[in-house]
Amino acid sequence: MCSVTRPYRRVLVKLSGEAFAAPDGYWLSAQILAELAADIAATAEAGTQLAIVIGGGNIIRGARMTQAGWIDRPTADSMGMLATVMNSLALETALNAAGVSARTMSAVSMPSICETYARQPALHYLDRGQVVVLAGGTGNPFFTTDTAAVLRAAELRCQAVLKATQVDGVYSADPKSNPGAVRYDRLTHDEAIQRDLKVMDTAAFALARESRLTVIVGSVHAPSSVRAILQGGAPSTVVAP
Ligand SMILES: Nc1ncnc2c1ncn2[C@@H]1O[C@H](COP(=O)(O)OP(=O)(O)OP(=O)(O)O)[C@@H](O)[C@H]1O
Ligand SMILES: O=c1ccn([C@@H]2O[C@H](COP(=O)(O)O)[C@@H](O)[C@H]2O)c(=O)[nH]1
Repeated sequence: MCSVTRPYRRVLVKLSGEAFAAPDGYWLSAQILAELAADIAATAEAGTQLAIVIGGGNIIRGARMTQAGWIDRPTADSMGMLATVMNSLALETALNAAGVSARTMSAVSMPSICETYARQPALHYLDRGQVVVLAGGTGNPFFTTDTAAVLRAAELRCQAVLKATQVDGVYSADPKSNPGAVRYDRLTHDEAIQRDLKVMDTAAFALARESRLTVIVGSVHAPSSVRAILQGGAPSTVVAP
């Protein structure tokens, strides 16, 4: 565990969609949502500007859905992007209830539901200390919310992407299927790509490398995970140039 304080001014947090799911398998747990919102609210109140991207893994993953053979990938991916809008609206609601002003902006235009993503207004909201919840991924099929997270982080001049996921860092192999896998404290983007470490897709790591953007991977299940990981008080892996 790293004890060094990491004073990031603006961070994009990529939250696992799977983390929203209730223990009984229902797609959304109000209790988990409230805990995540309290953690994000405390981080924002401590002075870190936050943009959030949420996955859709608690509802749909397009590539997996396509394997069943009855639906094409672009349609399944459109459903996946819509799933991230549902998760984003849920988080926006929970953040507002936790006392933090949050706005959902979607890459897929749906003006009767939420604002359409545009860079300048998003920067303005971040400057004002509002939490910006970025829904709809990149707005394009064949991508993931990890790529969307890195893309928006680069556009919005974030200093780091925090991927808060099911595992507490990047391992030498998937720790869920390889109990002997070893967690790295630090890696370069090149090492993550060359070793084919699948905690994020290669497109996301490649864009982070090109943008010289630090990616931090930690567990969304740690207590007050976002704040703890950003402050170096919970295990994580830092992927940096
Ligand atoms: N080398 C590795 N190190 C760490 N995790 C790995 C590695 N290879 C594969 N993984 C897996 O990657 C998963 C995280 O990526 P995944 O895209 O599934 O989650 P997510 O983006 O957090 O979820 P969601 O799609 O719900 O938003 C981990 O749960 C882990 O099992
Ligand atoms: O830019 C994007 C982002 C996401 N999708 C689709 O949504 C699901 C859910 O996102 P995850 O990153 O897997 O949690 C994804 O599987 C894609 O089907 C997309 O098409 N484009």
